[in-house]
Amino acid sequence: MVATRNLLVGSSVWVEDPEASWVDGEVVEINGDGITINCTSGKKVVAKASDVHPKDPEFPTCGVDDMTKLAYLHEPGVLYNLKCRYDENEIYTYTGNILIAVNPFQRLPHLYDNDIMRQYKGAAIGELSPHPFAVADSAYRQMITEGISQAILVSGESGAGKTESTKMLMRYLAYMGGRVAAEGRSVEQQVLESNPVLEAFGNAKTVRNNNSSRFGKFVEIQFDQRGMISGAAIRTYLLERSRVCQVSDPERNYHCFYMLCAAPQEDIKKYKLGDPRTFHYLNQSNFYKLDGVDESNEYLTTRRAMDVVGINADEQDAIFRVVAAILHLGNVEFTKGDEVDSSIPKDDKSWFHLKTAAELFM
Ligand SMILES: Nc1ncnc2c1ncn2[C@@H]1O[C@H](COP(=O)(O)OP(=O)(O)OP(=O)(O)O)[C@@H](O)[C@H]1O
Repeated sequence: MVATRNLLVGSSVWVEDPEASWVDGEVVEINGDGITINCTSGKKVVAKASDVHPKDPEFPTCGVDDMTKLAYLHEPGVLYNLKCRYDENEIYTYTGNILIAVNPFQRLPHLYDNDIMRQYKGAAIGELSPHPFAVADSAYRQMITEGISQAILVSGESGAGKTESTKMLMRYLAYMGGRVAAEGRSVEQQVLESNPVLEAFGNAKTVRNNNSSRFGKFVEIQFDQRGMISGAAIRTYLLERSRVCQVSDPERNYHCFYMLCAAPQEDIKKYKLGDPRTFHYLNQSNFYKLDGVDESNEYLTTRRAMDVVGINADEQDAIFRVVAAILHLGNVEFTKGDEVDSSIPKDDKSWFHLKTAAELFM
């Protein structure tokens, strides 16, 4: 507000625009509360002083890596900085010790390889480009030097990239706290392999995100005095349970249902499954296949991840029996029974699914 009062003819400014959110321009006339601006888009607009924000004429073309360096920390300034960086393939930006990630919607493996992890080890925040590894490293160092538990909060709207960013943070912490000589199922492997398991049962395709987590989670990684991972716990919150029975087009139910329908023949027979199109809980939506995802492969990956996490074969079987039984239950249709207020399965098909569900539930 103070800044807008200081506007002069010739000042560079940002003004709200119904299409582009904000456009920049130059003040050409000030008439009381009305400011006339020649926009770089070619438009001439008259706006209220409160809707006009000053623009830094010396703003560097590729933006700044920490928003606290911006001359004006207002909405158009922040958004423009993020856009300039994004155009240069810089998806991470700091605001002090907060890291802002802009979803690149493409794989950027060079940003996350092991060499990069090595570079961030021990580097102070701000020394290297903004990165989730730097945030994880800073939390790890503070835990070691101060002996106090640290928390990293990851927030954003659906599809913003929270799950991917969290995986990077976990990977880095597992790298720092992992034992080089660990054999078999180390805790850090278990920490990392918990992700595919949680995603199989708690993620689904929504309109905004093909791999949307339909639950919240608190991941706790414990370290010993030497900074080595000694244990881990994951608490999940508020799974969207309604999705199991009701799916709207073009979304999908939880990934585990489609994976199980693509399991090896032996499992398909055991669970009496088949084409996902034949199950009511899946065929309410016409969307079955995710681009670039091979469900049978996902099933095997999930099984392997369950092994690593420590879910034994019997427990895995019990879990998948429940998943299959749910699909069968969804296919049971009812009709009126002979007794008052009673109902019975409608036909042989419904009886089959009901009996199969009962067998699977044991
Ligand atoms: N850093 C990244 N590199 C490459 N792709 C990314 C990155 N972050 C996000 N994505 C892409 O965007 C998709 C959505 O991201 P993600 O699942 O992390 O969002 P989210 O914030 O966890 O969403 P939700 O709240 O719906 O679970 C990912 O499946 C991936 O395709």
